[in-house]
Formats: sequence, C-alpha cells, structure tokens
Amino acid sequence: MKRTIILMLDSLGIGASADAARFGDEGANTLGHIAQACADGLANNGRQGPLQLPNLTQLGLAHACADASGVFPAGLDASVTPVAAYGYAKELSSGKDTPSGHWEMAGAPVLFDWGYFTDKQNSFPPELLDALVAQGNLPGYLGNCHASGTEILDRLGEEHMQTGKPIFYTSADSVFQIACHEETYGLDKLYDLCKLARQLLAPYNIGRVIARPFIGAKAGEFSRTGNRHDYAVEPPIPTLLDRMKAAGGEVISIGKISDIYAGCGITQQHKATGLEELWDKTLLQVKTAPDQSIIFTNFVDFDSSYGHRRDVAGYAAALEYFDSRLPELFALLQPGDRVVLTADHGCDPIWTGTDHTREHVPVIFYGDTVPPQDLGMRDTFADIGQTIAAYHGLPVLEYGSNCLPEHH
Ligand SMILES: O=P(O)(O)O[C@H]1O[C@H](CO)[C@@H](O)[C@H]1O
Ligand SMILES: [Mn+2]
Ligand SMILES: [Mn+2]
Repeated sequence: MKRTIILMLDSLGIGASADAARFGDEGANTLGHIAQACADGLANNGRQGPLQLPNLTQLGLAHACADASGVFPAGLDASVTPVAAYGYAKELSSGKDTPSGHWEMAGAPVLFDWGYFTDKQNSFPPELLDALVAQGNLPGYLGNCHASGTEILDRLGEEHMQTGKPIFYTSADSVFQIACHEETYGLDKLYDLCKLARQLLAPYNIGRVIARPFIGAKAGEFSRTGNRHDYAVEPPIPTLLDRMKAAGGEVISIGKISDIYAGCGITQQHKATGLEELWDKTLLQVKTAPDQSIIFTNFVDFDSSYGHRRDVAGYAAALEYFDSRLPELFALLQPGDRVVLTADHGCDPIWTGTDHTREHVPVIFYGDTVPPQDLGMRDTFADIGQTIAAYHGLPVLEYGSNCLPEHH
C-alpha cells in the first residue's frame, strides 16, 4: 500500500530564510518564538508553561527548527533522536503567500510576481471599484484599505449591516477580500460578488479573491464563519496533484486544499472547520483511502486564528492540540504509508504587523519506508513534491529533487 498523508500546518515557519530581509522578516521564527514565549511564561492564557510537543519532537520538528534557525526551540526535548527524516526548505517562489507555498511544495513554484495592492488606504483602483459597483448592483462599498480581517469587522461591520455595502480589504498578500454578513447580506450573494470580482481582477494578476462571511449582531460580537471561500487562479504548471489524478490515483482534499489549487488535481473534496474537524476528517480518510492515494489536509487555523491575530498562547495551544492527535494517525498507518509534515510560509505571532513572515518550512517524512535521517537544507519546497512523485511512480515534476532517492 502506497499512500501519502500530507499535513500542511499553515504558517508554521521554523526560522527566517537567507532572503528574509528583503521582506522585512530577518529574525522571524514562528515556532522558535512561540516556544521561547512559552518557556518565558508569556503564553499562559488558556494553557500553561513550556511548549509541549512530544510527538512533533519525535518526528524531528524541533531538530529541524534548530537546523533552520541555529537555535533549538526552548523547552522542547533536545535529547530525542527523531524517528523520521527531517530537514527544512527555503522558498523559491517570489512571494510568501499561501498559494505560492502550496504550489511550490507540489512542484510549481511561483516565479513571477503577483499583483499587490500596496497602498494602505484607498488601496483599490477606482475603475475596479466602479466596475464592481455597476456590475454587482452595489449601493457602494466600505473599507478599500489594508486591514486585519477581524479588526475591520469591529470598525465597519455595523455600517455594512445598515447599508448593505460590502467591505473590501486587502493585506500584504496578493488578495482581494470581501467581508459580508452571512444573514443580512446572504452567503450566495457574497459568493456571486466574489466570482464577479475574480473576473474583474484578471488584469491585476491577483492571486486570490476571498469571501469572508461573518455573523453576529454588533461590534465586539462579530465572528467569521467556516463558510470562507477562496477563489484562486490555477497553478502555472501541472503539480503533483495533477500527476496523481492523471495516473488514476486519489487526491483527497481536506479543508481548503481544493480551493488553494483551484480544484486542479483533486478527486475528492471534504470541507472541515476548525482543527478538531480537520483532524477527524483526515483520520476518517486514512481509514478508507485506497492504494495510490494522497490525503492532503490544510490546517488553516494556525495562520488565520492565531498567526495573523498575533496570538502566541492561542498558537501554542493549537500546536499542543495538533500534537495530541498525532498518535491516532500513527495507529492507523499501514505498511507503505508515508506522513509528510510541512508548512507554506511563516506567520510569526510576535512579529510586527499582522502579515506572513518569510521563513524556512519543515520537511518531514515519516513511515516504515523512510529511514530516519537529517535531510539538511532543501533548496525548494518542491523537493517534497518530487519525493512524493517518485514514491508513487509518477512522472518527474519540473522542479525539486527527491529527498529519499534510495527509498522509492
Ligand atoms: O486578516 P485576515 O482577514 O485573516 O486575512 C489574512 O488572511 C489572508 C489570506 O490567508 C491574508 O492575506 C491576510 O490578509
Ligand atoms: Mn497559508
Ligand atoms: Mn495567511
């Protein structure tokens, strides 16, 4: 049985990469800084004390972080001998966004520059806004700025409910985000508006339009729902997922993987909201998926609920929860199964601002066909995809080199 289970811990960077200064991220270290804050007693909100990640440490995550950043993460057990092949990868793509990280892992780095809306205020071109208002029959719009998606709800959510004007905002990422109330505005109307925006944004080379539905009665009570939907463009070249699908294998998306690849190469899609449901659905698929399957889960909450919110204790608690579910996965593994653990970029919760950070990501392969070893630094996230492609006997990807050449 050859199956690969990819656990994508969205935003779990493990140390600034050599080119981080170009992004203002020199010294960022998502995992390292969380561990340090926990060890210093600064993350005792809803959890306590040093970071507890026994299973991830067994897999070599802490050792990979030490290799990638030069510092062993505080409080984790340096005496452990990892049972997996572990290392870290630098990003070849020009950005530090979610599609770039995911696509590169699957063999399709983004070597062109996305379009960005760089102005913090009046961020969007008037002709784009005019076209949205006219073609979307809108009474106007709110926002038109850079913002954190939760703060902007407190600021503009009530006005949106009163006027029916959608909230448009962006960030340092190549995104056009639309927040609307799920009940007063309506989910289908929001999705239709996002599809219109996706069309109108074609000349601007924007990576994603994101629907950000929310609920609640007033400022301070608004919360975003699991009905977020990302409208991405398609990867620039065929990915690992396309190769697997073309070969007749299963590519099972859990969470927002299918959205991130614009559905390309996906054979089954399972939506899930929150870490618990993401884990439950992952384990369910591991129980039943056939030979030649990729089960691919994006654990978005690390990024969206904790990294962007600069919530160190929340991120730490989420990591500890994630770690606590790993033994259930290990118990379900069959001979030939491989677990891959990685990330798409960093989002250091002690960093200034609320954006991603340019970091190395973990590269971990675990399973009975994987000899434990230190894989060192990999030149691109695509080494992961290439290793998986080789293991499943798929055609060679355009980027990346096999991390485990003797063992496929
Ligand atoms: O602040 P929120 O709305 O979570 O948005 C964040 O999430 C977006 C996409 O992942 C990023 O571009 C960043 O803006
Ligand atoms: Mn991401
Ligand atoms: Mn993000």
